[in-house]
Amino acid sequence: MMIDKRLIGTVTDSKKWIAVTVLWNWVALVGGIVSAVVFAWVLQQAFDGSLSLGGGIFYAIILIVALGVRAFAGSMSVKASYKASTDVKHRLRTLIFEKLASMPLNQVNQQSTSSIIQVASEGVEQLEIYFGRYLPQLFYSLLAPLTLFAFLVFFNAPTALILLVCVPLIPMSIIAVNKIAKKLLSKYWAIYVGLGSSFLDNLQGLITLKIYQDDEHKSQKMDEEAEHFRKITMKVLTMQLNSVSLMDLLAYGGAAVGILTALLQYQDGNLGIFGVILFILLSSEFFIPLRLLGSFFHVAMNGKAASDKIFTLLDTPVEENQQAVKFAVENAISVEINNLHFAYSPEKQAINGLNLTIQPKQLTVFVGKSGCGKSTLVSLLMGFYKAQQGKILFNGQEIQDVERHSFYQHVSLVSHSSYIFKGSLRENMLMANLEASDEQIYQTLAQVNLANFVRENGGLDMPLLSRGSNLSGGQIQRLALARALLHNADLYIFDEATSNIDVESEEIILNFIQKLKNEKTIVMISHRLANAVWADNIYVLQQGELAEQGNHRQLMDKQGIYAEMFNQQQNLESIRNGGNNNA
Ligand SMILES: Nc1ncnc2c1ncn2[C@@H]1O[C@H](COP(=O)(O)OP(=O)(O)OP(=O)(O)O)[C@@H](O)[C@H]1O
Repeated sequence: MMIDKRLIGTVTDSKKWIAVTVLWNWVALVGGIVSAVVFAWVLQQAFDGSLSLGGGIFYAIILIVALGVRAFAGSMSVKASYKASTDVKHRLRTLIFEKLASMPLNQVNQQSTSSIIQVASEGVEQLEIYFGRYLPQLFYSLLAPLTLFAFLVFFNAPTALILLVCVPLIPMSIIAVNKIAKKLLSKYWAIYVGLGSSFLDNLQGLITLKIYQDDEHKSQKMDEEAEHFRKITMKVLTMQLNSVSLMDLLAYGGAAVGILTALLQYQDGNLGIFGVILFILLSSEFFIPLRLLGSFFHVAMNGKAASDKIFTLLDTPVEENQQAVKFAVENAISVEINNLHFAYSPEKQAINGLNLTIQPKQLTVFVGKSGCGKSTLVSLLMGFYKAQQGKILFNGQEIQDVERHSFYQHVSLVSHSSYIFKGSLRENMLMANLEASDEQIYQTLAQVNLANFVRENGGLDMPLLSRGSNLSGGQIQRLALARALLHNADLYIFDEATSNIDVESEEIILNFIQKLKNEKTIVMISHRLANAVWADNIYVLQQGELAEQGNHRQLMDKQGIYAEMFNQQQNLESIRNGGNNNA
């Protein structure tokens, strides 16, 4: 409970520095004992009237040296304690990141972003105190009373023994408080994480809240949550304050009992003036280290509660197939979907027994009414979710049997929410192909009519803001397409890649997709059926099932759902165009 072996084992380098910190603290204690001895000795000589000037100077020099050693050792222990904790943040954050990176995407999807942010930031921060302050202090608090006892027992055994016996009262009080604290702290963390999650959600949706003027209402709800958090924080602080008062009482009470015993021993003639002064000076040293330990204890335990959450994440078994093999792509990718079932919740199937084939080097388009399962199918094809039943075979291989790196080398997605990172345009492009030269990047940018725009705006070093917020919607989508092209995959999936963008960008992207289909396997999802006219094969989905299939001509002849949807959209567009013409 007080020492978490696993936590220490995780940051192995810190063990050495914890030992060094304890050693310097111990040296400081020895310095303190020597100075107390000298001080007591001088006082006794002065009391006896036997202190000479030469002796006084001699003792003063020893006292100064002992105090100097104490101060030096104290500062060295601070440095060593810093070293014990310096690696903790880096190591734990690396482990968290590596764990998330090692998970297949369907598993990463299950993690809560805000909880990870909180655990990896504040949780890890508090663990610094656990390593740098709490653990060295824990070992030193065991060593200090034993050292003092071993020294003082020669002067008066009963007093030394009473002091030693009183020492465990402090850890006993810490253990008792910890019992109450544990429940309270885990409740505190749960409320803290919940508040963080609401905050992140409201921050991300702030513009929507403002538009609907719902910010006031959300702010009230946040106030309520914050008030709840304040209350639990106050409870934690009260508990900490009470336990500090209790420890003060025990520490100074214990020292007082020791001093009283020493005085009684003096009265009985069992102890001289020198011994009494020594006990008066040193008895508090028995308790101070443990008292200090108590003050680090609560922050350390808070960090420990966070570490439990970190280990829960680190212990999540990665659902990756250890026997996964390389993706066998020689020429092109074909996809076979067999009896595929997927449901977000048991009540309703989003994909319901789908059977179909995506031919290599062809353009396959999925269409269907809103909510029919198009995006879910994309997520299943990309491995963001795992099907509950059935198979998706890429060139005969299932996604979970293929090494993830190798899979995403050959399969790429351009969605309506492609992510642009803060950094230069070059950095954003290079993530698709680290070896690409500037010339290659410009070539791909030229394919989507972005090369001139980039040249005019600072070249490949052009700074981009997070989510590409200094670009237009159409430019973001064209950049995302250029990045995907640089990746040179064999199967491209376009999920509403041209929705909500300008007509010119839409034209550029669609023309390019048509050219690309002779070289690559292309899957496209589009709510606009005019985009499906050139497809080699169109699949019409309805409530997660395959309703119709064929090319545009065949489906129009069939006069089914597709033809109805197509005609509806055409009518709408001609009304709109007519409206525009009239205007
Ligand atoms: N994350 C989710 N959790 C629960 N249900 C979901 C989730 N995403 C989608 N669904 C449900 O699954 C079904 C299929 O949704 P999906 O997003 O795949 O449809 P879609 O055809 O892409 O629709 P649209 O054209 O409107 O984007 C819908 O009934 C939808 O309500």
